[in-house]
Amino acid sequence: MENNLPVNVREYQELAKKALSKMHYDYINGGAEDEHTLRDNIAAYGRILLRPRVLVDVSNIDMSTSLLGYNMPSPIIVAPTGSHKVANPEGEVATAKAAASCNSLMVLSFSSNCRIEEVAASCDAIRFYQLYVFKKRAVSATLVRRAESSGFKAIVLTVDNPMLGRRERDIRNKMVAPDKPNLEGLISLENLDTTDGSQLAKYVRDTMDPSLSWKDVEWLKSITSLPILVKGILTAEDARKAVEAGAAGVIVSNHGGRQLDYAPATISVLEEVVKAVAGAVPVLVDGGIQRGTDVLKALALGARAVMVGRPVMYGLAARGEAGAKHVIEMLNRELELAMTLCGCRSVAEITRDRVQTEGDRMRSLL
Ligand SMILES: Cc1cc2nc3c(=O)[nH]c(=O)nc-3n(C[C@H](O)[C@H](O)[C@H](O)COP(=O)(O)O)c2cc1C
Ligand SMILES: CCCCCCCCCCC(=O)C(=O)O
Repeated sequence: MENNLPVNVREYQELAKKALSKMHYDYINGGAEDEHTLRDNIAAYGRILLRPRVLVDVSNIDMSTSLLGYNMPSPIIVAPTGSHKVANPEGEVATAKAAASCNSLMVLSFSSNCRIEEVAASCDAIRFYQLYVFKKRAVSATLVRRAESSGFKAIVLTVDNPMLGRRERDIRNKMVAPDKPNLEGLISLENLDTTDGSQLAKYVRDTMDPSLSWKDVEWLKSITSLPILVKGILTAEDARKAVEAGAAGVIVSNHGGRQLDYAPATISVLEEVVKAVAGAVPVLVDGGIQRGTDVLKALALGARAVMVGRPVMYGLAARGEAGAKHVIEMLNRELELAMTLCGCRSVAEITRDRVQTEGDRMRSLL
């Protein structure tokens, strides 16, 4: 195996499928209901073509960028995904080490299987913390305080999860909620029966606050001095509201197709959000990114950075920390090559004219 490493994310996905139980592979890989959005997140990248420029001196490619004042060697960030111990017994500590060894920023999920403090102590890196707002606000406030004192640099507030999307694979598999040591002593995890199928759906229904609204972003601002990025924005209207509410960044995300099925593919609404935000704050995007060319397309359409979820989990499931690291490295190398072949020497040179969208093609016919 070690002599015959996967050469792309899809091969890691196949290895992950072999390595995991059906219940755990389905939890990672699956989406909501018909899984239309899950598929379209990927397919929409296939509908965007590249417009390379040639005879540019591309002997030096600089992929570096910055986010909220932090320098990053590449615009690829590890998205917050829960329950890494379903992929590997080392859990988020392995992922954090993989990200740190690539100097990549990682967003730690509130639903990690490793404690916040354990992840922070495992290696030095810039990390952000992802938060859901619980009915019991004190639980969220405690998690924020622990993230702050563990050196996390920003809060990513996920807002597309007032109820869990209907993930039919999890329902069928009666998905068992993995341990959540961060929540010990904060929230009771008893009575997680599976009469409705997935324990996760019941857990979210019992504990998360569906009344969450824009005023709660103000509440969050009042309890932390960390910058807040709002994750789960899909429209220009909400992007403007996020900026008005004081967000330090907007993340275009449909939760990897796991929440509202038939929500648009994220790459198809990125430009609308970027225009609405008008440079006030950085815009990030996630969902369906599996190739360096996908990253280039997202940057050309205005993203400051991208986040990858499943690909890193597949790497972790297939080969532990080494696999997660290899996935990040592969995506970085693919981006470098895509920039080279498109004639972009820096991320600043990845401009709108490097891509041709379906909309561009339709307009050119008018
Ligand atoms: C297994 C799994 C768990 C996830 N858990 C979280 C989570 O705890 N918090 C969150 O904000 N998003 C979560 N997400 C969504 C990701 O942050 C991200 O939006 C999505 O995975 C991006 O799509 P991709 O997997 O195609 O890269 C999860 C996604 C997956 C696949
Ligand atoms: C025993 C507590 C289990 C808590 C699990 C909550 C699942 C939240 C959903 C994570 C997520 O965003 C996703 O899977 O997607």
